[in-house]
Amino acid sequence: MAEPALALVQSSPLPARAQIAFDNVALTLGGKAIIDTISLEVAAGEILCVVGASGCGKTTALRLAAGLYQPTGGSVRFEGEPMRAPRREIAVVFQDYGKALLPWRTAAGNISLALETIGMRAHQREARAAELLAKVGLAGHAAKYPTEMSGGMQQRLQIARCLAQDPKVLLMDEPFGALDAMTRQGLQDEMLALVASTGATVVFVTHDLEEAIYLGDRVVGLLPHPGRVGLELTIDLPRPRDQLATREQPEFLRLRRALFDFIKASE
Ligand SMILES: Nc1ncnc2c1ncn2[C@@H]1O[C@H](COP(=O)(O)OP(=O)(O)OP(=O)(O)O)[C@@H](O)[C@H]1O
Repeated sequence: MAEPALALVQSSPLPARAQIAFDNVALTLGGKAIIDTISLEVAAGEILCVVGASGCGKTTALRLAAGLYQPTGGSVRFEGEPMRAPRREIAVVFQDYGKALLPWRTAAGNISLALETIGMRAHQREARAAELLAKVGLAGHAAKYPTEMSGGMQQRLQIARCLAQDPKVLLMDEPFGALDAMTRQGLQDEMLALVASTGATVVFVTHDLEEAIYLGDRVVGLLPHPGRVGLELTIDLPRPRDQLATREQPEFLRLRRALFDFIKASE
């Protein structure tokens, strides 16, 4: 598929707080307007969740943020610089962990490869891989192959592999979508703790409206055909969040209702 040409970059200065900035971004693929027009800023350390009806352009927006697509209009910038290609500071976590991991490498081997890619010397890799596995709750599973692990463990491994590149930003595309409800809630909390300890920025795409509210500092709802921002909610729920207490708060229920109504109206 031909990559659309890089659009002209506007010269206006960005507010200091924007780490990722979509500035009037449009994207046409195969003659079809997929995104038109998105202006959005993500602050360093923020957790921004993106929801929207199926096919509204969530994955496409994430691919634009990752530098995997170039906009056909407007600009996508990272720390003020146009995103011309994927960058090491920005890691992408996919829903399909099975495809993201190398089945012929152990857990440690999968992470080691990522460490090799960033140029870490061989003698340092083993210790760093063990550290990263411990960070995602997989200490003691270093010698296992992905097929010997549960879905939740494989997704943790994918996250550890992304952390190996020491990213400033995690772009997550329905990362827990294939997991059962209990595993999913456990991973939500582990992710929040990890992010709090690393200070990474997160853009998190999900179909699960409650997940978006539970995790986010902000939730953006996209409208379809073409994909554009239709709703922006600030999530003023206290942190650390708690699977029971947070979800029972009247404010959580109010936000859930607002998002539900938005999605229903946009379908
Ligand atoms: N390479 C492409 N060429 C043409 N159209 C595309 C391409 N990639 C995506 N699309 C179309 O763009 C629209 C948005 O797709 P995208 O996958 O971003 O939506 P989504 O919101 O992530 O969907 P879902 O929630 O179902 O995962 C869809 O209509 C899709 O068919």
